Amino acid sequence: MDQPSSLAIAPSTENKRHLVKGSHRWVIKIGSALLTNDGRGLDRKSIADWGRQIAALIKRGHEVVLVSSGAVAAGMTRLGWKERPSSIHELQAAAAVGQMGLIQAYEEVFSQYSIPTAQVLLDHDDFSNRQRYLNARTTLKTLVGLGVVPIVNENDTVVTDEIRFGDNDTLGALVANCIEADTLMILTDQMGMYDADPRKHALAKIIAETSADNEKLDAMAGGGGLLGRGGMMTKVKAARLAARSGASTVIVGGRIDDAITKVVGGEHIGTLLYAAQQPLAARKSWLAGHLQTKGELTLDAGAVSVLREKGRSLLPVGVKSVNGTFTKGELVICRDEQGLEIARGLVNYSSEEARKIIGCSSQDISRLLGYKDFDELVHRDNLVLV
Ligand SMILES: Nc1ncnc2c1ncn2[C@@H]1O[C@H](COP(=O)(O)OP(=O)(O)O)[C@@H](O)[C@H]1O
Ligand SMILES: N[C@@H](CCC(=O)OP(=O)(O)O)C(=O)O
Repeated sequence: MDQPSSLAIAPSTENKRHLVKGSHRWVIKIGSALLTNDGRGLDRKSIADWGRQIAALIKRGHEVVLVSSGAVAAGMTRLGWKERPSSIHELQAAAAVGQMGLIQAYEEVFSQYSIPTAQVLLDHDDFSNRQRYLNARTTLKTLVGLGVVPIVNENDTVVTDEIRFGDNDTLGALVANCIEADTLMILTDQMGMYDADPRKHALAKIIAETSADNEKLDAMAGGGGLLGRGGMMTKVKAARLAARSGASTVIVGGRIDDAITKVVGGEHIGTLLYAAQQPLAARKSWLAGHLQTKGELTLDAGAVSVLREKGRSLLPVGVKSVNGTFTKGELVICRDEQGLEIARGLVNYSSEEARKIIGCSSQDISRLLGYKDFDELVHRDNLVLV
């Protein structure tokens, strides 16, 4: 058995709970492992308990979007399957069956408090297509403004392996970016994040708080259990993604008595991964959340420095090579000559066109392509530094 990481995070002398205490807009994510009691069907008693706490928050004027996993696990129980299928079609079928039970369970609980619920199923395209993203944002904000609890899950029945998030931690963070939530609360089956996987290390210690960007977290976060998809690693990544729009993340045990109420009240339970950086503007946060890139540009040292230090646009003259096939408007990664990612952004020219104009002055674009819409290969408004 591996040993817990020796890169211990010193006990926190900071107290950043004021960052989350009393936050107005919350995204609360409930994971499969917790929700299904490690595969024993939907844990209705816990759902009722979380519903009671969320209802009380809404009555006090908070806004809550719930991101709930559990469709596949609930579907497996309904279909009498003992093991998680490996075929994508069977997983999609289980999700379609299970999503019904999941939504019914929440609807039943929230109706006791006269709070309406709404089902929102999202997939990757909803986040990459700017128009659909803005539509999702408006709808979610309208729903929470009306006092409705949107219950979000990945649209498992239509996604394929290549484009699925797989885990709902990432989805929770993208939703937090999308609606500019103040805090992302991730309820899971452990008390919080430990310095090693507590399922494997009896002596692992809980991390009270640190910055989401603390690199030591990477060595401490392991994979998931039998039912959960992502484990702790995807939760750390989700916290970093959420931090880009200024949201802090609390990872906390969903079985702790009144866990949700206590976190909102600023109590020291679970693990706080706070946002240490300035939030990105909404459009840049949307860009940063793009998970699928279509190509890569290698930049010379001069271009790297003007992007990083002066916040300028990327001109063709600073690009040394183009990799991949992309069309105008798609997302590409910009790397330095050592291969380190510097930025990502939406290109103004296709890969075929880009190959013709790189290394050249913007004045030559018309001559080389027969037209010129932009001087920049990637405009600074569409560029986010990594
Ligand atoms: N450092 C860690 N601290 C806590 N849990 C960890 C850690 N590393 C890995 N894990 C595992 O992550 C699991 C929770 O993630 P996961 O199974 O994906 O559940 P969920 O469905 O709640 O997202 C825990 O049960 C635990 O075994
Ligand atoms: N969309 C899937 C959730 C996948 C999943 O289990 O995610 P997670 O709880 O983050 O490990 C479902 O509803 O079954």
